[in-house]
Amino acid sequence: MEDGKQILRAVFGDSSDSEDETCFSCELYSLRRTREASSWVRIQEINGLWLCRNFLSPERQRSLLSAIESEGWFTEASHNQAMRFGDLPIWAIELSGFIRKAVLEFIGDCNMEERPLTPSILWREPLFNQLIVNVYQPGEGICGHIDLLRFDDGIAIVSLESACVMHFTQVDGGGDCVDENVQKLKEDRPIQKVPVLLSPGTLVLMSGEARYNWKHEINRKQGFQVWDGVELEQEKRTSVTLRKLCQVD
Ligand SMILES: O=C(O)CCC(=O)C(=O)O
Ligand SMILES: [Fe+2]
Repeated sequence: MEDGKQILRAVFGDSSDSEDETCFSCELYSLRRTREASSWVRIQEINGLWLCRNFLSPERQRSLLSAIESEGWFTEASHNQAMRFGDLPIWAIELSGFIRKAVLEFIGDCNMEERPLTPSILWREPLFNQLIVNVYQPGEGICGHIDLLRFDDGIAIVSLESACVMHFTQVDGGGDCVDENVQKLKEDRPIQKVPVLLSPGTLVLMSGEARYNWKHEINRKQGFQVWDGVELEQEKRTSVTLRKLCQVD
């Protein structure tokens, strides 16, 4: 485990264990972070599915939302999705760095065999080069899908604003990819359905089986957003998805 800490120190410099650690020079991320507040959860039923709850503090969530707003992508009500390939906005690059750093810190601190990302994903450069921001009004969600195979393994989603339940459904053999945002996978036989609560500021990491053999879906129609027997209150929700395009040689 010391190795992980040493790597972390080498890459990001020394960091204290105090609550007042300041990370990233960028003004978006110059807010102080509370390291203790975030907690990693491995979803037992699904290999390769990890959550980091409170990955972003409320202040950081606000900073991220205002950086997204400043892009001017969602000035019209009809606009609910923005995609970027290649050079990502500075705030998305910073967010990617923050994800890498959080994983490294966790690896350095824990004794677990399983890790949120394999070293080959964690150390690839860039970690991510494709971005989607989705904005959902109450009642709107996303159909069950596996992300397109032109994206590499290791996908991150940061969930903002409204809490929601994302359902994962196991798929026979993984299936082919279809349009990630609109169509359902055909002819697949659900084996198991696992609900996962995404509170605001949660990071989702999907790799391996979670990325290739499970569909993910957010159904925000009445009756589907139930957690602990209580229907969640819905507000506008924003999510940031980060992925890496597969290399074409
Ligand atoms: O909004 C979300 O949390 C999920 C987004 C997603 O799955 C995607 O863009 O592929
Ligand atoms: Fe997806």
